[in-house]
Amino acid sequence: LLGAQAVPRSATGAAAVAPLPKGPRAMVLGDWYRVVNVSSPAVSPDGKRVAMTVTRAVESENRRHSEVWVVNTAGGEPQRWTAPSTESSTPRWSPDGKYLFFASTRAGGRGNTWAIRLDMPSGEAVQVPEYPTGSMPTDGSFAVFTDAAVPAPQVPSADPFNTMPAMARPPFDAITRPAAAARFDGRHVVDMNYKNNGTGFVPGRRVPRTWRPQQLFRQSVGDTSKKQITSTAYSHRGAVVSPDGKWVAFIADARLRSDSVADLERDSLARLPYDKVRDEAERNDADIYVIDANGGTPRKVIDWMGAESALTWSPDGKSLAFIGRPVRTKSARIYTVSVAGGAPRNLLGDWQYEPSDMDWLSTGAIQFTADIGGRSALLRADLTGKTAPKELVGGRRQLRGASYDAAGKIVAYTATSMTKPTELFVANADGTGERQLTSFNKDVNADVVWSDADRFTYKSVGNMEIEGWLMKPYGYEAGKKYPMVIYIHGGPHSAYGEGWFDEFQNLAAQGMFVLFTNPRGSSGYGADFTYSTRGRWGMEDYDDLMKAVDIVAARPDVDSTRMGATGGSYGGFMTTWMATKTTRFKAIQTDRTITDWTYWYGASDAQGLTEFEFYGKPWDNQALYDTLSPIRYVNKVKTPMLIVQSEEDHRTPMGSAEIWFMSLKKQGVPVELVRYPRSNHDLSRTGEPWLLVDRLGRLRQWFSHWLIGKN
Ligand SMILES: CSCC[C@H](NC=O)C(=O)N[C@@H](C)C(=O)N[C@@H](CO)C(=O)O
Repeated sequence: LLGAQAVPRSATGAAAVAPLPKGPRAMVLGDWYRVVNVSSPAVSPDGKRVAMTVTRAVESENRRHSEVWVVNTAGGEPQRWTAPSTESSTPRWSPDGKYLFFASTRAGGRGNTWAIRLDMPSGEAVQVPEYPTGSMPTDGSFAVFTDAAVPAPQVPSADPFNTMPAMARPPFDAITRPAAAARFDGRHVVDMNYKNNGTGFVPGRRVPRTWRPQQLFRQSVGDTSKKQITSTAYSHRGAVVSPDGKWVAFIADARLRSDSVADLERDSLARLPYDKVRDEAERNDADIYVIDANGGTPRKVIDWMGAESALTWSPDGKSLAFIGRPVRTKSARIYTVSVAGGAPRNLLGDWQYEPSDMDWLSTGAIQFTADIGGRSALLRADLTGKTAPKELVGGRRQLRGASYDAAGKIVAYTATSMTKPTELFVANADGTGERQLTSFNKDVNADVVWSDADRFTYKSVGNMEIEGWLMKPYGYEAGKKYPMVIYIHGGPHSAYGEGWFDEFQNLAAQGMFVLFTNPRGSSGYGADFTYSTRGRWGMEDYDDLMKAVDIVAARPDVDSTRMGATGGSYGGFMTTWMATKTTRFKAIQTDRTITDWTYWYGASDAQGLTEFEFYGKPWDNQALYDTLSPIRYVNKVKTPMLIVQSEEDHRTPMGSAEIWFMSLKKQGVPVELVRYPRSNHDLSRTGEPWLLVDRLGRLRQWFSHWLIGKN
């Protein structure tokens, strides 16, 4: 992963790790490596234990490491259940209590599903091919899952280009060929989706285009044979078996058209110029069906406009619940419908917020988690849909990954708040009796004084209410003035909130206020709020941000002559936009930035974003793409800027940063460009630990230099 000469190493080969001072004290960069993350909780069927993924940084080796840990719901020390020498994550218990399955890439097996035996513990992880993965009925006797029934077409082994690097081989539809296979190691591209932010460059197809519809299969526990129960030209998605094992519900094309017809129609529609009537019309791409669990002819349960997901059976097998979104710009709702058919019932009415996930418990209750602005909560829906959902577990924090026992009595989830990194919690399913089960971050929490933030709301343009937070600098003393940096999140459909966040703590530790808000366009406040910026990026959303700056700048403890701004992706666009519109900031940092929307459209892997947000492709709406591009106004920039960009960022590629850097250089505006190798759009979240921490260090240095006058 890393060039051996590129990094300082000790005689043993591992990089030296400096000891950190004892606290209480401000966060130093080295503390980043100490923070442990807990995710994917899974409650055992009997409710006695919770398994979870525990992820730490291994500083000396510049990598992250994940293990599966288990803790008793009654309390006690959590225990590591998987080997420290391999990566293991996302545990799940078998319904019969015999296995704890988990994902692992360990050698010597097939696929990445491994298990620990609970009835006869052996210390070694095993693979259990006779135990199927998929949706199971209540008795756990078999599983239903989807898979392609036909193998992927193979390139003939005699193909003369097989010895070339995958990206260099001539794709199937290509007209040109290498002069000599051994002498070309470039990239030959004929398809649109040839690069992807996560996976990098994607080799072209070398066989004719074929479709492999996802079929339903079933496999009994104790048997390795898989029975195919459908054979169709359309795909089955989100398949779930009824509690009595007799039926399978699934989501498929609304007219059961073959995958090829649906894809080709989508492709040809995508080539047409933007058309308000056609492109804004409600669509019905998918519907819900049921089929006998042994096969047969499916029956459509409902004809419902919009997109259905998270299909779930009621415990009595008479109804189905799903999360449905009528159109992209309308909020997702939870619906129930009789398996016999009829009109679905909207359980959330016009409640402002949107469900993230959903469980129909064996007690009959439907529970879900939802973002409520910057916090998140566990809620119970009113099955009649007449009253708003009831909040069971909430407060100023973020909850994720609710998991229940078979009886629906116990719920486990992870939670984080502004000054507390993630830990595991358990409560009764009705939200009472909450207990914290892990304290993985006890030591770092004892050493570091994490800064807290005050929440506030304010009215912005059009009387829209905006939520924001102001984090106090480390060592805050009343009567003193401090610099302030505003953080702007990306998306724009994402949100900041009530969780511990390394970036905010990093700057607060340097003695700065950190301001963060969720301007219009953010997620977590309902679809009307999320899509209110469509075609208007940089307009009212900019006002929302600057109004927060006004409010904070008026405080006696904020030095309005020492303010900075930073943000990534859409937030990177917004920081360069700000630089063209105001000189109120003494320094700006722009991260994974976008400065020219037409360039971005051609270079990014996510054109769908602006095709929707800017009402068409650049040539459909060139004036909008141009007017919203900061590069058009770069001659107005006076503010010193630090540009951080990843070499392998296919979401917001390097060109935007390069032109911004060159434009500021040519105008004599102080600017630095830091380019991170082996990194993609997610450097600041999942990047190599040393590079991620290096970036945090540079943000500290940049703002300390310009706002505090020290480095
Ligand atoms: C239909 S494409 C969706 C693209 C996605 N938008 C999400 O809201 C996205 O990647 N947008 C980037 C321009 C962006 O701002 N990304 C954010 C959120 O992931 C970031 O912080 O990197």
